[in-house]
Amino acid sequence: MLSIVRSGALGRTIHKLNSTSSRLPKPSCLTHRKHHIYKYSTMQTHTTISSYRAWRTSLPPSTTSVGVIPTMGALHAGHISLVRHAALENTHVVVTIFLNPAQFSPTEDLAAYPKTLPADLAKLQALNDSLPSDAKGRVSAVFAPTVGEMYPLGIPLNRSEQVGTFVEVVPLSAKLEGGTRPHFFRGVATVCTKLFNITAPDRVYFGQKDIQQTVILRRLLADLCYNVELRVVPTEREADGLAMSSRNVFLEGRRRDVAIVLYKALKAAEGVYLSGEGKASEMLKVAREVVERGKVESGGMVELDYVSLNEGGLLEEVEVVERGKGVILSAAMWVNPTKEGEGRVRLIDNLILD
Ligand SMILES: Nc1ncnc2c1ncn2[C@@H]1O[C@H](COP(=O)(O)OP(=O)(O)OP(=O)(O)O)[C@@H](O)[C@H]1O
Ligand SMILES: CC(C)(CO)[C@@H](O)C(=O)[O-]
Ligand code: BAL
Repeated sequence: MLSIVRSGALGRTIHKLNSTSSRLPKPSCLTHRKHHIYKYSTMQTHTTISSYRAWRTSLPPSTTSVGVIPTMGALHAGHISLVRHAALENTHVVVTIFLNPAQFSPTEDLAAYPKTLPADLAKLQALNDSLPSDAKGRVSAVFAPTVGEMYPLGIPLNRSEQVGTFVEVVPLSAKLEGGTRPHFFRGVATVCTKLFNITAPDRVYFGQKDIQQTVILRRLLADLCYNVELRVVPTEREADGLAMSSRNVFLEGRRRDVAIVLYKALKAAEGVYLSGEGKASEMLKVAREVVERGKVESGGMVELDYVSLNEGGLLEEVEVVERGKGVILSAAMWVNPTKEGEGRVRLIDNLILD
């Protein structure tokens, strides 16, 4: 049985799920409940802080380690890779699924963002079953709260109307992604602080695709004295190299084809580095040329936002890439709409040189 725990003691809430009163969409597999009894036997989905905490405090501290993977849902192989890494290192893995309004500006794609909770739960359970025998079943909880649970004072997208406590990591949050999305990392840092406080992890797992996010959250964990390790998991890619991303569902046909330009630009710049060139300006020039060519050839379907070579501490731009220093080559690009009803899609990606 899949237990979606909404409040109070586990037994009571499991009972609730089996009634028709659950507000959560039911995973389609529940209609074949008998067949899935074993499959769904280990994973609980909590939608309230209190029910999650009741479960978390019931775990024996001396033999438990909890790995947490914060996500916004619409799970793909990139997310699954994070969960798999966590399952190999912790006795319990918790996936949070929360589409966080605070990291979207009023003009961004919050409303269009894909929401696929039943499919997400099924993917996690399938992973649970496919883990090596000593790790099977370790994906023990999903925390999927409502917006009201996470922001009891409300969370208007317009920053000047927001009320309450927000967390900002300066000056990192104003750089790169923060240059174009000034609200973004304040929203991420705030929700992650809440999620860390609620889920009480020993380790947290984030993807390299969002590398600036990992730098900022590592800073946050250190500055706010959390006793939590942050792990960065390599980027999962499609066969042609496109970084997997929940927003890729917006890319069909020609938009999907042209999206690969971002990865090609990074690889071209990396090629310059690997050929022995150390000057950042030479690498960045080549990356810009690749995107520009893609733009011309596609009739203006893509637009480079930035490409940058920065060191991983304060994210300062570097002029020369020194070997062995681990410089981050990162870029962001827009894929423009091609027809009525489509929005602009923002893609980000990065490679680490050395
Ligand atoms: N391709 C990927 N490989 C590894 N980790 C990833 C990948 N894509 C996302 N992640 C990680 O999964 C976690 C949750 O990310 P999120 O739910 O925002 O998905 P996303 O695919 O990054 O979505 P978006 O399209 O909004 O960027 C983050 O730590 C993110 O870095
Ligand atoms: C970390 C995160 C889950 C916070 O909402 C989000 O920014 C993401 O998925 O990368
Ligand atoms: N993973 C990034 C989430 C966002 O773009 O809002």
